[in-house]
Amino acid sequence: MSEDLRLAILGAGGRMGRTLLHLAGETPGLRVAAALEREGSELAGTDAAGLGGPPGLRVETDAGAALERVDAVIDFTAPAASVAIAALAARRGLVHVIGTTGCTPGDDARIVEAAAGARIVKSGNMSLGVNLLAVLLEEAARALPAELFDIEILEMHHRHKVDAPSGTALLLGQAAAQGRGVDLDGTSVRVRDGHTGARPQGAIGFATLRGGSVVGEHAAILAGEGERIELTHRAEDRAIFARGALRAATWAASQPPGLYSMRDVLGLARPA
Ligand SMILES: NC(=O)C1=CN([C@@H]2O[C@H](COP(=O)(O)OP(=O)(O)OC[C@H]3O[C@@H](n4cnc5c(N)ncnc54)[C@H](OP(=O)(O)O)[C@@H]3O)[C@@H](O)[C@H]2O)C=CC1
Ligand SMILES: O=C(O)C1=N[C@H](C(=O)O)C[C@H](O)C1
Repeated sequence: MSEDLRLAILGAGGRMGRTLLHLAGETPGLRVAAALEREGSELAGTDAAGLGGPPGLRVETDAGAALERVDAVIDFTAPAASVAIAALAARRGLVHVIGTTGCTPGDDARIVEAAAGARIVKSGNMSLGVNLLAVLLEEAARALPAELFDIEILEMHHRHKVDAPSGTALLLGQAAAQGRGVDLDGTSVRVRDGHTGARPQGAIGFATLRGGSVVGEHAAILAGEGERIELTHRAEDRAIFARGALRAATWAASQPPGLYSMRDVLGLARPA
């Protein structure tokens, strides 16, 4: 009989951290072995049961020490924390599932370096629904020429979200750019204000809404003359992201070191 995969949940006190602690405890084959928060957190030393974790497990702040006794880290925190943990995970060949969004190109370059030693799954959205939506959008963008259809990505999230556009919006933008065979950085219009002039042909536009308790809503709009296609996803519960992350940890445990996406995990990757 194989042993349970030992997990560390980083950012254990956060919205996603609490959801993960709860769901990991219900998932066969997984065991929460560490609940981590940042240095100075008022949660340090408290029982993880208060966050939905296993009773008797104390919230820790020394990630280096905790990572000595786990197989995988699940991380929905902040870019600086994810970059630092990726380097630690690389030294020990651990699985590192990164849900954190808002990483800069520099952060991403350091995560790519860490993937030489760690098995990293990183995605702006861990849900099955959004990753399928990205595949559909890629196909739609491939089929509908830029001269005839404009692509806009609209997102709305709760008032606490700190990064924009959302990781999911950027993931969808990448899928649209891939379908069109263009580079997203060269075609994206991430904000509009004032006298912007007419829409450049082929642009992939983004619009961001923030408010209330919205878990996450995304729409990819393909707008042509006289018709419009809208591909929409509405997250109703953070459990969809947590389940995806737990599935990614189990999947990555049997992969060689490298950087993987949720499309790899879910078997949705397009054959090369
Ligand atoms: N990919 C996906 O499917 C999803 C991604 N996300 C992303 O996950 C991230 C977190 O989201 P959410 O849970 O809503 O945010 P929260 O702010 O609720 O939680 C983040 C947690 O991480 C902690 N934290 C910050 N820095 C560190 C550190 N250095 N070490 C340990 N813990 C740390 C925070 O502590 P403190 O409060 O003390 O700073 C907090 O407890 C965001 O980037 C969000 O966009 C969210 C949902 C789904
Ligand atoms: O911060 C959030 O809450 C979410 N963040 C991710 C993103 O940036 O897309 C995923 C999800 O939409 C919730």
